[in-house]
Amino acid sequence: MSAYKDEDPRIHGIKTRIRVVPNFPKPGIMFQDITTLLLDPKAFKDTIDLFIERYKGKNISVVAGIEARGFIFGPPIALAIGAKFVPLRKPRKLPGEVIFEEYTLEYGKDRLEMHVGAVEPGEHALVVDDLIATGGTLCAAINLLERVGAEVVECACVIELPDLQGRERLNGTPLYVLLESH
Ligand SMILES: O=P(O)(O)OC[C@H]1O[C@H](OP(=O)(O)OP(=O)(O)O)[C@H](O)[C@@H]1O
Ligand SMILES: Nc1ncnc2[nH]cnc12
Repeated sequence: MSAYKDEDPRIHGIKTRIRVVPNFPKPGIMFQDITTLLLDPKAFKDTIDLFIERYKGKNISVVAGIEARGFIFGPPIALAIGAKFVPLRKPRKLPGEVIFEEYTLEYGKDRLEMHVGAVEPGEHALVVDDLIATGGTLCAAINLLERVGAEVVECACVIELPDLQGRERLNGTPLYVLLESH
């Protein structure tokens, strides 16, 4: 599912604000830089509004945002839909007891951690990040939430790199994106 297929007029403006940087952080990677989107308040607001319109009234109690760029998009969505925000962090950042999942990236290896007790069994969760590439990060996030008994209603990203087929690693969890980049 993706907003660009509905041809929402706001999508074009959002897409033009994302800078593509070749060979960052490694040769061969076309880096999708969302910091340029944040410089345009209209395009940034349109991005957040598209997610709010989709998730308002859907009984979501938790928005889980993935460090670092999911921390930019997740909190305004959580506030607007009346959900709590739970940060899923890189190793050794959270001070309390954590559970963790390891995963591989388009350009390396990493681990996501979540505070024990932040999410209760039976809660309905939305996972938010800026981008899905191989899907390893979102898969780790889904696993963390499901291990504590939450239901992941959907994952939401601004950008999908469909050539990397990350969507197929989500084991049937729905994914909603605003735009694709090839
Ligand atoms: O679908 P995947 O192949 O798992 O890749 C997607 C992830 O990669 C990027 O984060 P990155 O790990 O570069 O961390 P950062 O946001 O801290 O820069 C991006 O923000 C996603 O979280
Ligand atoms: N091509 C890419 N651009 C930005 N973030 C990424 N994370 C993984 N692949 C990426």
